Amino acid sequence: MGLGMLTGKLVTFEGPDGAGKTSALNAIVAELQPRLGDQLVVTREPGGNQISEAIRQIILDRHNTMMDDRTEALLYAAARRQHIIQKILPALRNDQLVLCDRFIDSSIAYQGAGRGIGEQAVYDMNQFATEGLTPDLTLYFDVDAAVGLERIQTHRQNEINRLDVEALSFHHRVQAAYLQLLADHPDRIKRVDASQPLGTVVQQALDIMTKQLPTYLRAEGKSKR
Ligand SMILES: Nc1ncnc2c1ncn2[C@@H]1O[C@H](COP(=O)(O)OP(=O)(O)OP(=O)(O)O)[C@@H](O)[C@H]1O
Ligand SMILES: Cc1cn([C@H]2C[C@H](O)[C@@H](COP(=O)(O)O)O2)c(=O)[nH]c1=O
Repeated sequence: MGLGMLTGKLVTFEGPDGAGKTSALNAIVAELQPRLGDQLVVTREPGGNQISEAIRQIILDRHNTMMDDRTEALLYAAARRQHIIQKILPALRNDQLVLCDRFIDSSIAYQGAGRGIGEQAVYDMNQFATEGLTPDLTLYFDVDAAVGLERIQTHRQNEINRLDVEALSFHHRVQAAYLQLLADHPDRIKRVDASQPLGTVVQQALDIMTKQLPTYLRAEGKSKR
């Protein structure tokens, strides 16, 4: 069976809360959209379609204090499955470049390490959801967990979700797991120094993408490979 012929590319944006992934992604889209047009697909997890966005509301609702850790892990995986089926796979079959704000590495870091379920257990459970679909490139926005949380507290008070309000020790476990993933997958995961000013972060991310995906991004003004 398998996933079939995937000619597109999947690039995921990962990092601790407040690392600046979404800000950088928006700037990168503004840069690439004129060149790539419809070939560019921008999405996020949990979310990216109606069902997964509904699951997102449940997971991130700060009133859902009773949620069990494994329920949380399963909900993220369920949202991911629907996202893959409805949006990511069709785009990858259609030769498109998919930029996704968070993916499976978030589950490994947050549920596996942050919640203490275990990275391998969460990875294994997600294989059922993804059927092995792995990003072609992951940008890891590297910033100290405390700095990320401070950015959110200062600028994004209205969007603070159920995971943002976890203890600093939780966010340190998440960060440590990400750094382990970075060490374990040097070919797929590339580090962006997210402690720098946003413009510098965006340029570093674009440079990495251009180097890793030359057929999409190196041609001057051309959208097709
Ligand atoms: N390089 C940067 N330097 C300083 N502040 C930044 C930088 N990048 C983003 N910010 C600010 O930090 C806050 C969090 O940024 P953003 O929402 O992009 O982070 P994120 O990684 O997507 O967070 P989350 O995963 O929690 O959604 C925003 O207020 C944003 O303006
Ligand atoms: C995909 C995914 C996400 N999370 C966490 C990480 C964040 O705290 C929220 C998502 O909010 P954001 O503002 O869109 O970053 O959910 C997680 O714990 N596990 C996951 O698989």
